[in-house]
Amino acid sequence: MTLLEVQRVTKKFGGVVANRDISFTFAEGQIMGLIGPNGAGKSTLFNMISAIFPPSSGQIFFKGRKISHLTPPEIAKLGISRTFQNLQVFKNMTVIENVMVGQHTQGKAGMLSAALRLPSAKKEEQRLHEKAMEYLAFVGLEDVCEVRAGHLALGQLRLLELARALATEPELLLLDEIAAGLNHKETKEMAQLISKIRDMGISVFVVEHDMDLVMSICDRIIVLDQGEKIAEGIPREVQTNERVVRAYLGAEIDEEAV
Ligand SMILES: Nc1ncnc2c1ncn2[C@@H]1O[C@H](COP(=O)(O)OP(=O)(O)OP(=O)(O)O)[C@@H](O)[C@H]1O
Repeated sequence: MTLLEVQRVTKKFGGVVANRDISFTFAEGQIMGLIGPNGAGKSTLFNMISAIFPPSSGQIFFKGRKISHLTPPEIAKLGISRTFQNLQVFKNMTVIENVMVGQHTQGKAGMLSAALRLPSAKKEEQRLHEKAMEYLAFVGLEDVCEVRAGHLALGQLRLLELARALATEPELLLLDEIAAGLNHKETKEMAQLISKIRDMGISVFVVEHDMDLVMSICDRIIVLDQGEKIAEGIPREVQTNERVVRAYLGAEIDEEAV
């Protein structure tokens, strides 16, 4: 089944065309990679799918429903969750509190019953706490669940973001450079976790610069360059695609010239 469909999406920021006429479909149960040199438009595409801002033109559908006009909480309720390139954890809150904050879209007790501390709200709190612990155990952070997030190392912070996104029980998980700054061992562990998440039935869309990670875990890959989709296919096809090789070589030459 098609989970996500992006139809001729363009995003302009003033004179900059960050995404130009991008179309693709994303089948359920896959890990899809989104790659491209710096400034190619990857985060812009993620930001539109997660409703941070709307497309300038074109449409986005999730399970056949148009979502390009919705708000981030509405998108989260439909089953799309994401992590951010710049970590968005609350440093003064504990690890488990950070996960529970992210679960608000799943809470079934109303604000009023929570404010009045009714038994239904207490039960709900307990349920969310148990779920949060489950996801912290899944990423390997259960031992630090009561530690303030500000005391965590970068690798642990990335795992916390992942646990928080998972705790909203999404059908589609968007990971924006989840392995940035991780060492080799941590990156390998992250790759294993992402594959496990896919095997649990959650579809995963990853923006990533680490090519080993992308090539080892993705079922399909989309390549952007200067706002345009230049290739799409299985890892082997993309790796040998001439336009892709040229786009990356061009980026390297530009970097060397700086
Ligand atoms: N909010 C914004 N306002 C103005 N321009 C923006 C905005 N967001 C992105 N851009 C521009 O759009 C283009 C694409 O940026 P984007 O961040 O989507 O690329 P990227 O592929 O995610 O890059 P990187 O790999 O460096 O994170 C860039 O030229 C960028 O400067």
